Amino acid sequence: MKQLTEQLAQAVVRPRQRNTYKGSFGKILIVGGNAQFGGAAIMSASAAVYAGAGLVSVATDPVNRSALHARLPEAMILDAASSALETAIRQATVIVVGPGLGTDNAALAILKRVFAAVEQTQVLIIDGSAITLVAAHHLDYPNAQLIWTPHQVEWQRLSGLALPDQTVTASQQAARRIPGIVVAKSSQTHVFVGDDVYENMAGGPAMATGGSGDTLTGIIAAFAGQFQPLKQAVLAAVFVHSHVADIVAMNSYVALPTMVIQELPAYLKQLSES
Ligand SMILES: NC(=O)C1=CN([C@@H]2O[C@H](COP(=O)(O)OP(=O)(O)OC[C@H]3O[C@@H](n4cnc5c(N)ncnc54)[C@H](OP(=O)(O)O)[C@@H]3O)[C@@H](O)[C@H]2O)[C@@H](O)CC1
Ligand SMILES: Nc1ncnc2c1ncn2[C@@H]1O[C@H](COP(=O)(O)OP(=O)(O)O)[C@@H](O)[C@H]1O
Ligand SMILES: [Mg+2]
Repeated sequence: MKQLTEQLAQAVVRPRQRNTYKGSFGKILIVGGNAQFGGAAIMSASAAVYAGAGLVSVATDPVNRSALHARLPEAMILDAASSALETAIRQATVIVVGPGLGTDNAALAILKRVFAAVEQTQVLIIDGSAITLVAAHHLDYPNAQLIWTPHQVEWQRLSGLALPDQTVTASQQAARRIPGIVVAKSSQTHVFVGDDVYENMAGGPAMATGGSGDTLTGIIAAFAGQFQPLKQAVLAAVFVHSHVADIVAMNSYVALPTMVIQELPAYLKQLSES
């Protein structure tokens, strides 16, 4: 088993080239945020913007429009239930589906449309409610570059492994049956990619707040849109999320998602110059 380190993140997050524009740094689409969980989509989108994504759009319940624009004017917005969803998917390089999506029939319909429209070359990050829906409805895995970000109960739903049975070996075997990269989140997150297992020693209980996982999806999306290869981008994103939370936690009892998001640009600058 390998460790996620700052050196690994340094190798990924490099200074920006001069001859670039917003399209050079990823076109991210976040699909999530129903009427109850709008904050999840806002935190995911905010994390993506603050982690350097060039363009970020959010397909969500229209009830979230004012809140999203007030918090994050950098993001564009569309109604996830409208036909604009397919257009936005076509234009995206990286798609996140699930943060605050919910698990009702409307959410299932949106998820099915995402799975039908996504293409093989696109990165699709499947999180939260979307994982629960895939497991509950036995949905076929879409043909794209998949990244799964389950917490322990979502991993139980997806893998069939009860929490006490989620050993590294058992989770690795289960992850092998699922296409793509699996980021199995916990107080000691493991990333399963091909035959490799990476352990994340960064992070701590100051992160135990609703929205921490939603924030991680935005950072992974931003890194997938900016850095290659995809595997290194994902590993660096998982480390950076937890390490920035550790920095926040040096002076704060809790590392709230919004605090971690605020701290991202300064840490990425430091990382890129080291
Ligand atoms: N501000 C917003 O809009 C927010 C919106 N959010 C969105 O809400 C949606 C649902 O996501 P979810 O994670 O809250 O619900 P679910 O998948 O049912 O899992 C919870 C169940 O599992 C149990 N449990 C046991 N161990 C656990 C563990 N290690 N980690 C986690 N859970 C553990 C736990 O047990 P309990 O703690 O109640 O004893 C409970 O029974 C999703 O789309 C997400 O993005 C959230 O991000 C919050 C902020
Ligand atoms: N005690 C802890 N130690 C380290 N990391 C933690 C701890 N508690 C939560 N986290 C991290 O916070 C995130 C929680 O994700 P998740 O449960 O999906 O949150 P949400 O859905 O509320 O956004 C994961 O990245 C997890 O590793
Ligand atoms: Mg979550």
